[in-house]
Amino acid sequence: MFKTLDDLDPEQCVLVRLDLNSPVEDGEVQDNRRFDRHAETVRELAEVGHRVVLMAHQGRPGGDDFVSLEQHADILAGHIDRDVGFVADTYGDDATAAIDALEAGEVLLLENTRMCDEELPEEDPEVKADTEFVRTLAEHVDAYVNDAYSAAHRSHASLVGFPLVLPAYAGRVMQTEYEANSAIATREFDGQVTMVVGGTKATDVIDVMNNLGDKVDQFLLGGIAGELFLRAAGNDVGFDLDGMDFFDDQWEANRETIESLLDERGDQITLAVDLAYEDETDDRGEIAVANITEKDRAYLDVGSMTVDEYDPIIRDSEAVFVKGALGLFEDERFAVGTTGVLRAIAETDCFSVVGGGDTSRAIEMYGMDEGDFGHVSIAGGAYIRALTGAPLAGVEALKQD
Ligand SMILES: Nc1ncnc2c1ncn2[C@@H]1O[C@H](COP(=O)(O)OP(=O)(O)O)[C@@H](O)[C@H]1O
Ligand SMILES: O=C(OP(=O)(O)O)[C@H](O)COP(=O)(O)O
Repeated sequence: MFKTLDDLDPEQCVLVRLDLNSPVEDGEVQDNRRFDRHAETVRELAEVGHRVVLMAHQGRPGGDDFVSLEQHADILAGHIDRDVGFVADTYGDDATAAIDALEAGEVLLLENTRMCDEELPEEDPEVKADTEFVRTLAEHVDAYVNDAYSAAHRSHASLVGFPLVLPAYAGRVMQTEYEANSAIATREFDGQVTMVVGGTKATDVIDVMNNLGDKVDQFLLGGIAGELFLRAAGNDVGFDLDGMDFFDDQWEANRETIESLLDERGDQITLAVDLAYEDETDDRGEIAVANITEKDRAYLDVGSMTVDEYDPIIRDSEAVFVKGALGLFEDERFAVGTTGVLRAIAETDCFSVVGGGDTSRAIEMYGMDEGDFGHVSIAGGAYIRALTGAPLAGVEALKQD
C-alpha cells in the first residue's frame, strides 16, 4: 500500500500533484468540486507548516480549454482561505526561484504541467523520472504527494516520475477515491451488489459490465447504454434519429458484447420497461417499451414504471455503484430516472459510490446531500478503470515507493 500524509515528516517542502482540470467557458475556468476536494489536502499541509508547491494540468495541447492555471490559483485560494501564489512557469528559473522563496505555510501553484514538453506523452515511470522536468523540481523539494486520483490512469511525468526520485505519499483525495472506487473489485459484500449503468459513453460502461459480471448481482440500465441493450433485445429503440450520433457507432462497436451479455447474464441485467420523450406540447411523455413499434423518437429518460422497478432493488442492496445518468437530467423533465435512483440510494444505508463528473452533478442540481452517499467520485476515466480492477499508473507508482 502507499504512504499517506500521516507518514510525512514535519516542515517539508512538498510538491503536490492535484487534478484541477475543469470546464472552461468563454475562457473562464469554472469552479467545481475538484477544487473543493483538493482544498482539504492543501489546507492540511499548509496548516501544519509545510511549504506547499502545487502542480496540475488543464486541458490538452491544442484544445480550447488548454489554458494557464492563473485563474485556478484564485479559485483554489477561495476554497482554502489563504493566498495561493502563481508562477507562469513549470520548472524553469522562475519556478525554482519561487519555490526556494516559500515560507512555512505558504502555497504556490506552478503553471499547467502540460505546457512542459516532457509531461506528455505516456511513458514508463523510469523514463519520466529521468526527464529534466522531474529532476529539476525534485532538487528543490523534499517530498512528493499525489492527490490527483482522477488523472492517475495517465503515465505522465508529474504523476509517475516523481515517486521514483522523492519520498512519495498519497493525498487525502487519492486515499479516499482509491479506497471507495476499488471496493467493487476488492471487497466482499454480504448482500446484493447493484450497479446502475447509464450515460452516453456506452462503450465504456459495457466494458465495465463485461468485466464485472462476477462481482455485481444486478445491473440496472438506462441512458444510451440501456437503449442499446433494449435494441439488442429486439425493441425499436437505440437508433440514431436525424441529427443524433449517440448510437450507431457504439452499436457497431458493442453489438456482439451486448448480445453475449444478454445471452449469458440476462438474469443479472434489468432493462427499462418504459421510456420518456418530449411530446408535441413539449411536455414529458412516457411509453411502455412493449408498445414501441416504430423507431421515430429520441428517448431522453427511463419512465416512471422503470423507476418503480429499480427502487426496491436498490433498497435491498448492500452496495450500489452508479456509472452514468439514466436520462438527460440537466433538463428537469428528464431527470426522473436519475434522481429516482439517487434518492433511493440516499435514503438507504447501503455502501454507495456515485462516479462520473456529469452524473454526480445531479446530486447538487436536485438538492440532494452529498453526505447521504458513501462516496461521490470526482473521477471519470480513472473511476471506470478502478471499477474493472485495472491498475492506475499513478497509484502503482506511489505503491512502489
Ligand atoms: N437518453 C439520453 N439521451 C441523451 N443524453 C443522455 C441520455 N441519458 C443520459 N444522458 C446524458 O448522459 C450524461 C452523463 O453521461 P456520461 O458522460 O456517460 O457519464 P458521466 O459524465 O457521469 O461519466 C448526462 O449529462 C446526461 O444528460
Ligand atoms: O478530467 C480528467 O479525466 P476525466 O474526464 O476522465 O474525469 C483528468 O483530468 C484527466 O484528463 P485527460 O483525460 O485529459 O488526461
